[in-house]
Amino acid sequence: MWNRRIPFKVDIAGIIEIMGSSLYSRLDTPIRELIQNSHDAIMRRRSRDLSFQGRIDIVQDAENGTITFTDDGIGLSAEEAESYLGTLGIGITGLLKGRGSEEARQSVSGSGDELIGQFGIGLFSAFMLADQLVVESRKSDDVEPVRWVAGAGTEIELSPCERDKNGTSVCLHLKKDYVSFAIDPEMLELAVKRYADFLPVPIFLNGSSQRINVIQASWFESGHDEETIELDLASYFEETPLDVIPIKVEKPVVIEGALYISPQRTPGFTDDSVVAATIRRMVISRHVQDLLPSWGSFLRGILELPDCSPTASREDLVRDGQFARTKATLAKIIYDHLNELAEKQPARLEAIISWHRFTIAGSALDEEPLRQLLRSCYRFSTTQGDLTFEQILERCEADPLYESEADQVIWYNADRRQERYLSDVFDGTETLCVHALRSFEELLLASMVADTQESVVDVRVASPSSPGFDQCVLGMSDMEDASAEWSEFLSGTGAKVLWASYRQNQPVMAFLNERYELAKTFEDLKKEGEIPRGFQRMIDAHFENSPADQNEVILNREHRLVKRALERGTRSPLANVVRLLVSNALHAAGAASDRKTQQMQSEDLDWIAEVLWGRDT
Ligand SMILES: Nc1ncnc2c1ncn2[C@@H]1O[C@H](COP(=O)(O)OP(=O)(O)OP(=O)(O)O)[C@@H](O)[C@H]1O
Repeated sequence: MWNRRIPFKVDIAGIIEIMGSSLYSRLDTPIRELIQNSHDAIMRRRSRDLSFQGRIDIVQDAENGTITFTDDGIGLSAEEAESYLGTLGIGITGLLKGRGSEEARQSVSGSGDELIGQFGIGLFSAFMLADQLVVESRKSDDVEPVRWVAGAGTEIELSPCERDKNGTSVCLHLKKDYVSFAIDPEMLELAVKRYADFLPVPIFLNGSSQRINVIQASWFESGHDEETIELDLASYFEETPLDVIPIKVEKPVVIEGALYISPQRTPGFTDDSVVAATIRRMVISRHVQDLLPSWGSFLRGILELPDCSPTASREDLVRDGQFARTKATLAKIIYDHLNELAEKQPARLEAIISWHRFTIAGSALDEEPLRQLLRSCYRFSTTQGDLTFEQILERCEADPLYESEADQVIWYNADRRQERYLSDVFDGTETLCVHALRSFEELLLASMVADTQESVVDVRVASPSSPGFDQCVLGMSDMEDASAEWSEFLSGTGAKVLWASYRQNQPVMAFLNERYELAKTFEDLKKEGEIPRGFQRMIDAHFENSPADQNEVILNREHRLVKRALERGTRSPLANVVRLLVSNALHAAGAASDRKTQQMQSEDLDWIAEVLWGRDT
């Protein structure tokens, strides 16, 4: 039996390798981490001396291949340097934020509220770029300055040093491959701006008297009017907001900053929001996923989220309860804002919604509150002009002569090719027809109808097979399916055949059915496996309750020629004339004619010519 106690070993070089290859996605991460350490040191000093400003200086030395980060923050004693600089996973910042053992926490004093660091690993990231780190620090006049030198995987050297100012310098001796960081000021400036543009501590590069993180971030500060915030957002994001939503809430989570409605029309179904998140003003991510409602892809902005936790790489937020609360709070803020606009500036909201109609109206299919909003500000094109759903409802009283089940009937057409034709048909009536021509509008209309509690509303396709269309809209009577003989004879036209009596002097009326065309297109696409992902759900919903229909034609039994043809039957040459009229009516309405139909037409014509003039010899 033997028993041995061995220290837990950590392969530092291995950890650094993991940091570079798996933890951090960017090579300039160490720059962010070192700025952050300096910031925390300055904040700790500020908490003792409220008037203290502090500054961070970054100096490149091309000759020696170094970059040095200097701050005038709280500094480190020799003991602190020994305990915290070289210990992975522990730092004073973390202890002040309640991490580590009870005993260790007792040894530090102060508040962690304003600090960014917490994991105790950031300093090590410097080894991604450097093979040696030299830290020099002076805590105060009466504490001896300390020098701490470490190479990746070697022992740490601690010694006294000369230093006349309080604060800390961290010098990176860059690896050969990365000396460009010591040579190229632009590269460094870009990295600083990427992460620290909003940091409330000035950062100076190579002794310049101009700070490099100077961004105007009025959205984080109180007391600015909306116009200033709008201008700052415009200059930061390089686009003009259509509307700004300034945000400042304390409960249930703290959120500060601003969202805005972008003029960029994001293609329909992306969920790629462009919201940047900062924690204590350090940029965590410029593209936080899933923070805004899925329908909000046209929203952009920048938010300070001090209650959210960064991941260890500090490149994203942890998806925990606080994140969920933040998300729910933001959704409510956005809705409240839009509802307020609807009340106070309806024209503005209408313009915004019209601009982003594909995203907004498409998303409203799944989002009841959004639909409620759209009822009074999304305009459908109708045969009586562009109208909102509320206005359509007002004008769509059901015809009491024919309707006992519905209080209101909304007719709609989903086929662009029939827009003009149906406008003519409806023109002579009191009734209106909605042209739900955009792919999602038919569903949007239907779901708005389903949301309507106050009255029984029926939404019907403006097509002869819809109940009441023949009588209420077309003014026809006795419409019924054509006989089997005639249906069979006309089957080559691909349309369902009906007949009815109507007074207009038209032998045939044709109605196209977009669903039929759509169904064919989607079937073809499906066979090729090319359905775009976001569309599949919509297509399924579209066809689920409404089986694909056919184009329809109505023969006018009152028309002299049709009447005669029907009397004589399908063997008479007049039947071929009717068949020609049917395919022409379909063609005029916009139906595509295939080779088979064209062949049939030409045979019909030949046969009629032969009957009239005899066979050519
Ligand atoms: N410039 C500095 N001035 C004073 N103390 C510093 C400085 N840089 C580092 N330290 C000390 O070293 C500790 C470890 O730093 P490190 O960057 O590894 O982790 P951290 O900042 O605590 O946490 P994180 O990994 O989340 O950034 C810090 O907690 C702090 O106590």
